[in-house]
Amino acid sequence: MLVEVQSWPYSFPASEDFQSSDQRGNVNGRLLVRDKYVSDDYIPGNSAYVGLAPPGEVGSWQRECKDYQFWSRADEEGYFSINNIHTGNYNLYAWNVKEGKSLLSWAVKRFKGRSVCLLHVHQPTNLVSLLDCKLSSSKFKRYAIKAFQELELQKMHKLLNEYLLFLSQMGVHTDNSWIEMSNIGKGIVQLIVQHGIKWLIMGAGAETQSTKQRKLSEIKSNKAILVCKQAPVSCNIWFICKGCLVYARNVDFVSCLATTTLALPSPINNGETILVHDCAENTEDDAGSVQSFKHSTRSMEEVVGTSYSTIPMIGWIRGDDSPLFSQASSPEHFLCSSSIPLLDYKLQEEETHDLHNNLEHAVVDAENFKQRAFEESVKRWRAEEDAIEATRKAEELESLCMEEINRKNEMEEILVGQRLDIEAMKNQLDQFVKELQLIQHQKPALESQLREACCIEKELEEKIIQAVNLLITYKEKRDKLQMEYDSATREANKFRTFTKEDPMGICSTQFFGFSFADIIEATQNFDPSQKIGEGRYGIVYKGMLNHVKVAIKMLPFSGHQSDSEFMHEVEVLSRVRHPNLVMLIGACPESRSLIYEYIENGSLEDQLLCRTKSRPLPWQYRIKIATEICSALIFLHANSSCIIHRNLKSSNVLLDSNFVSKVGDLGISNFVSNHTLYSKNDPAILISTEIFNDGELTAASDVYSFGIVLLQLLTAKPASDLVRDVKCSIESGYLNEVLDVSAGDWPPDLVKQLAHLALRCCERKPSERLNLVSEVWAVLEAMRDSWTMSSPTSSSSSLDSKDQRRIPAHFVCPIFQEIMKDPHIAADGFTYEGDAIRGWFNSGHKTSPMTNLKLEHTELLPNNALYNAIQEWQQQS
Ligand SMILES: Nc1ncnc2c1ncn2[C@@H]1O[C@H](COP(=O)(O)OP(=O)(O)OP(=O)(O)O)[C@@H](O)[C@H]1O
Repeated sequence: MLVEVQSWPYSFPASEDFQSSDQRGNVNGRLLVRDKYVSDDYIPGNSAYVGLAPPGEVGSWQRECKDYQFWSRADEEGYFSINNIHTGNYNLYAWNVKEGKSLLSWAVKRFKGRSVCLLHVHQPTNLVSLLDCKLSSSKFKRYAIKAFQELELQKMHKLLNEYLLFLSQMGVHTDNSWIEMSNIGKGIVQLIVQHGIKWLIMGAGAETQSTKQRKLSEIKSNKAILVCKQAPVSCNIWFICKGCLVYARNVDFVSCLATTTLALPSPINNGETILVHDCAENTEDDAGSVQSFKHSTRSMEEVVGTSYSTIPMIGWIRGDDSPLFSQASSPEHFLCSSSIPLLDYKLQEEETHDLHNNLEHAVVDAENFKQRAFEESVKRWRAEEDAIEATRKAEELESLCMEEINRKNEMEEILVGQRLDIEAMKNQLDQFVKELQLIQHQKPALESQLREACCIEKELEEKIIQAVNLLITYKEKRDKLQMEYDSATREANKFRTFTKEDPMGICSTQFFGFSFADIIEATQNFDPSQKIGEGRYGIVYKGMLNHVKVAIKMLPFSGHQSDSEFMHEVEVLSRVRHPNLVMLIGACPESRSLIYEYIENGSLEDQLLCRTKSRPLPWQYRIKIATEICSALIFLHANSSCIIHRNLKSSNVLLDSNFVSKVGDLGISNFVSNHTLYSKNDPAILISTEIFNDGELTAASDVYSFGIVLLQLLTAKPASDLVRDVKCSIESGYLNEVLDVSAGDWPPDLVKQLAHLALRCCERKPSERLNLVSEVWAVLEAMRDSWTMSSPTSSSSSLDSKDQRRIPAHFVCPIFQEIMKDPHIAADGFTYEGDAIRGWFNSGHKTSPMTNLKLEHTELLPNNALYNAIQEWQQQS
């Protein structure tokens, strides 16, 4: 039974009541429930309890322990231990269990001899909702709930043991039974049904607010109403308040009172059972479960105490279902609680002494229980603290976890960035690999170029060496020329003397006669190295006369001409001058030598038969040469004396350095006898028939010979049978087969036209041959103009039009003998190709390549004016 002590508001900490508070503001100490706060019924140390409710809540003694912020048992002096209560205002409720024990005492005394059983309905605390907000870990929550439930059960058993001890002290040994159920009323009904209880005594503290109210017309407690309604009709239920029967179910209340009064003095037979049960107001209808049940039929000496938080109830079972109370008892007797103790006054006095002793033992036991309860509380608080600490750690872990997640996200972002960087580097690498592959692909070509450059470098080095050697040779030649010059001067002086004595006036022809000594000197005493070739009329040497390069033909001495005749003939021929005739510049009557200008590139025959080092003549050049020969013949034939060449053939057509053709051996037949004039293999053998036919060679003979040269220009074949072969090829339609393909791509029309022109020049009858002026020249000139001079294709040839022009001498390097690309002026005032003069200096020379004098210095100055002139000249060409 709960007894409300002086309750609210009790504000604490009251300084005089507490011993200490910790740093967190939690109060630890002892609270004294002063007299002014407690009711008259409150007895310190007598199983009293106190509860603290949060401020603002209107408390009630009907509240359960779990409803309080804190609850504790008071010690003997009325102090309550307070542990870890936060400083603040609380409502205080205090009660003791005196009323529960008085109920037990009342029941034992009234129903002496009956077997009694103490019943208890344990109402479990809804811990899940309590701990839900405090503990995040479900595992820890389970441990906490389990520990709390065990603590509650321990407390319950302590309470039951306290009641059993109390009954034991009263000399009653009884049994107890408890059930766990959230709805206490239902638990009571279940126990009644299960154990067939016939008499149930319940406390009725909740029904009476005044101790003066001794009788109730109806009960108000929900729990009591539920029990009255649902308990079996066979079960009689009495509600006791402060030692008075205030309500009864099933039987007329007045008769009950009477019955009770009558029955009380009577001893209760063994075998009857009294059940005592704890109950509390609870409106919930939750189903519960029976945890355990013990029932035994025992004597009234076995009595058990009841719970601290509930109204104790006593069940009484009788085998014969007879009313417990005697009919003789008056109702008034029950209305006053003090009337019953008076009836048993003697009995009470006898038992008081024993009870007192037992009470002292019980107090000691209670003190032990209290100590253990305190220790349990301490354990629970520590567990709670551990739980709070665990919660704090869990929160810290959650925080760390969040930080870790953030760090992980940051790392992922960095990784993404790094991945992009790697991607970019990979692309760059691919680019590099491609470039490398390209370079590797180009490497062979570059290496080849390098090799070529090395070869060119070597060639240039060799060229420089050759040039230097050449220069040395030139120097020697210059010295030699100097000597020749001196000799020529002497000869000139002699010639002057001669002209003064010359009655024929030969000197007016600017003719030079040379002595045999001159010829010997020029030919280096007919050194074989000076020999150019040999024809039917003698050996031809090259040599230098009066610093002029000449070709000296040594005629056989036939004896049919005197020196004067010889010289006259020479004089006549030397006057015949034409750009396409080899100039006769002198003679030596002593040695019967004819001196001609020296023609650099040999004969046309040598060119056609590729006897020279130069490339084959392009067909454009061949047209030009044909035109030039034609021009020379027209010149000869047009002369008033109509000079007949008599010996025109490709070996007598010479080519100068610009591939300008010059017809040589003019009038050679005048110096030799007829029997040496022709040979069997001579292409002009046909002409001999003319000679033998009429005994005279005419211009038509030269036309025939010209036709043969034209055919050789087309075919590059020997003269013999050439006319017949070309005719056959034209007739058979295979003219191309006899063409000289080394001349390039002959234009077909030009070939046909030229072949027909040549054949018509070679007609057997001289009269049928073409006229050079009217029939040949116009055709050849048109060909030359359209195909060689104006044709752009001519430039594709290695012998282009530039070669036809005379190169200004000062454009040519004295050392390399080539047109200068990088002209430089040396200290001697001469201009040289840069590489050539540097090579000269590098080979250790400190002298001028031209004068052989020592140079003041070896510095070079670029000749820009000459460079520009060369460039301009090359562009024009
Ligand atoms: N003025 C010259 N300049 C350079 N070389 C020449 C000159 N005259 C002749 N020759 C060369 O000298 C060589 C001999 O020429 P030469 O005229 O004596 O005999 P040919 O013409 O071959 O035969 P042929 O005696 O029947 O005329 C030829 O290779 C010729 O090219």
